[in-house]
Amino acid sequence: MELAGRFAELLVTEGVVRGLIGPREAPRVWERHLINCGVMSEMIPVGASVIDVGSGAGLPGIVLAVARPDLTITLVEPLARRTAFLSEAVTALGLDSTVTVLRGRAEDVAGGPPAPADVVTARAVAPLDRLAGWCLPLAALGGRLLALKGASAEEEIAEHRDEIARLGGGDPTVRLCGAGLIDPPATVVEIVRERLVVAPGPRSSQRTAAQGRSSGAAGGRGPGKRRSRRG
Ligand SMILES: C[S@@+](CC[C@H](N)C(=O)[O-])C[C@H]1O[C@@H](n2cnc3c(N)ncnc32)[C@H](O)[C@@H]1O
Repeated sequence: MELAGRFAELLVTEGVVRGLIGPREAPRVWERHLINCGVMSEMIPVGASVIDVGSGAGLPGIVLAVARPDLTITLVEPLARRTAFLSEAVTALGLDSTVTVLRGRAEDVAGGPPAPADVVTARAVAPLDRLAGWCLPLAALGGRLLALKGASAEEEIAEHRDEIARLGGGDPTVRLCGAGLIDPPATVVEIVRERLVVAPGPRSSQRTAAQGRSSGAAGGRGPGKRRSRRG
């Protein structure tokens, strides 16, 4: 809790000054951000490797690292000013031994380290179809995408179910995290990576492969082709 308090302090000071969270978030940083992210922890197995896509100011990645020192976590974030904050926060909180900050887009880091991960997390990054396209290639077969979503999770699933299946994901499941601790509980969409989707290229040429890994699978560009963006 002491470490979580220090992260909260960083968010409401440097995080606000640098425009990473809005000033109106400061008074509700615990309930709306830290606790809401922290309860995802109950869905992550002991000792798991985790990639947090689109970490922003470290949500949920740094919260999970604070709550769960058993996890190995990579924060993937394309914007430089956000990765600068993340790196500083990781060092300030003494999390360097379990957390790595990687500047890049999720779709560009697929096929190289730190993937494949046991769990890929994302909060407020993209609609489920795009998220599945970016995040499932970062998960090991049998690994999972955990997307923190709002009340419209079921509608999003209905809209994108077919595309998620085409991307190799299992049927998405809505999980409620923190029931009995927070009201309402956090809504997390869980998607297991059931199949490899091989071959980058046009959608019409994509095919699914039997269980097993192949290098550069899943249609991501290699890390060497990262685009840089101002941030
Ligand atoms: C609305 S913010 C959410 C940040 C944080 N997850 C949170 O809940 O506060 C979305 C974040 O996703 C990042 N992002 C956008 N596209 C991305 C991509 N293709 N790969 C990784 N991160 C991405 C943005 O730079 C931004 O930091």
